[in-house]
Amino acid sequence: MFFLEEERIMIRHKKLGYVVLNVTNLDNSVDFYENIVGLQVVELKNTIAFLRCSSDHHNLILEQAGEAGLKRVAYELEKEDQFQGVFDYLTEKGLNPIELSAEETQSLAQGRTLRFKDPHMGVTYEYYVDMKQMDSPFVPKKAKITRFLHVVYETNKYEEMLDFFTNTLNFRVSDTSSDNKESSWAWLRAFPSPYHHDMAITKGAENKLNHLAYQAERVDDIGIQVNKLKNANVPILFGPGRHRPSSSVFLYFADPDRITLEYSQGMEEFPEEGARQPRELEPTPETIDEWGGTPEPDFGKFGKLITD
Ligand SMILES: CC(C)c1ccc(C(=O)O)c(O)c1O
Ligand SMILES: [Fe+2]
Repeated sequence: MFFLEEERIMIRHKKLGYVVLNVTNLDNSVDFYENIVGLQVVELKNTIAFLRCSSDHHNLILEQAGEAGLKRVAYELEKEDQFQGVFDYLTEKGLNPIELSAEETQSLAQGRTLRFKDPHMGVTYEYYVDMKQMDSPFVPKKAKITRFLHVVYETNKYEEMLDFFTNTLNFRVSDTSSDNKESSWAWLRAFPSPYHHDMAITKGAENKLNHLAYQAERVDDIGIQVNKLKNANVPILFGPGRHRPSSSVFLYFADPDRITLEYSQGMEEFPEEGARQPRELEPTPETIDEWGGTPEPDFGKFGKLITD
């Protein structure tokens, strides 16, 4: 019997590296992401700021703009020698990737870098290798964050996005939840990155950013952050609570442009081989928060996608 080898999807992700956010007041947002979220400023140019929460040159780029929103999402590939194969694969898939010039990658302190748009929501994605590693270790603030963890979208192209990320970009579904009417959730990981989700989608009326999440080291960091937010009059949008899908303890709050941010502690991790099967979780409020909380109206409300 002759079997066609199932098409091997090329892309192997090291991690979700960073996002680029358009912000309406760069000074305010730099101060907020440094002193409230806990990142460290690496480089400040007149309209752009690079911040980190690891040894990377950046895990967040903030750009001064007229309107706030999510401009780009960047994943690091597992190995530098995979870059050309991924570029060729994305080209074969009709995604028209472009490779940045040496001058552009140098200004980003990255190695080879490509960009393309997802065909359903029009978000710009970036695959890169060899980001500059900083000489000094990242020093977390009192509430310790350890990594940039995930991006969550609301989308009216739910099925298309689920298909695209799993069958074209080699993401794996960790869990789903759906009432088979208007509410559906899918949590996906960028294979073989181990975290329960680097990206999640929820069915909605429009295409927008729901929130960005940072990993907190300990549950204490969630508690410390609650008091830091209260003392700074930063709106808490949901939590503390516990998510059933990833088992993480969570806390959501608003950034200066009212974009929802999350601290997440204790997220489930998956092995590359022999990972558990995805679960279809009950579409109940307890799946979202086992502690019985409910989000504020502004939770996930502001998050324009910059697709031009
Ligand atoms: C988008 C929602 C509220 C959500 C649900 C579950 C998890 C998780 O299991 O980690 C999240 O991180 C979420 O943001
Ligand atoms: Fe989240």
